[in-house]
Amino acid sequence: MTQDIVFIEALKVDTVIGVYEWEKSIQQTLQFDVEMRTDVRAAAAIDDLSKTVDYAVVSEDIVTLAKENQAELIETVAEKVAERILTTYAVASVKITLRKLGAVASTQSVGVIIERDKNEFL
Ligand SMILES: Nc1nc2c(c(=O)[nH]1)N=C([C@H](O)[C@@H](O)CO)CN2
Repeated sequence: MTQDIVFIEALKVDTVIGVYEWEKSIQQTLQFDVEMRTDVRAAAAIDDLSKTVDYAVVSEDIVTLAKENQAELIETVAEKVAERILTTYAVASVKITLRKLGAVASTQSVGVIIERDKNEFL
């Protein structure tokens, strides 16, 4: 399998997220780091964006998904983003680090890290 990665770092999205009642009427900030395993050699060979994964398009997709899905758990959001990426783009596997900023006192962030393969969604 290729070792190439297209990544997105520190993508911030304000959305409704949280388990508790008081969280359902406010916006909080989620921050995504996304690593997408994909072979970039074909794109590099002919210098063509259409032959690779467009990180700008994926970033927009994540923002839309995170705003539309007003989940309780950040795990739910991370899973939905992983599924979207693996079922929509030419990505063999994805690693998502999802941070919820300012959610817990005395921390910078809390969050989850998940890794998923395309095989899981075939
Ligand atoms: N593993 C998780 N733990 C907690 C979550 C979560 O989404 N995943 N969420 C909360 C609350 O919504 C918290 O952010 C508010 O203080 C608590 N634990």
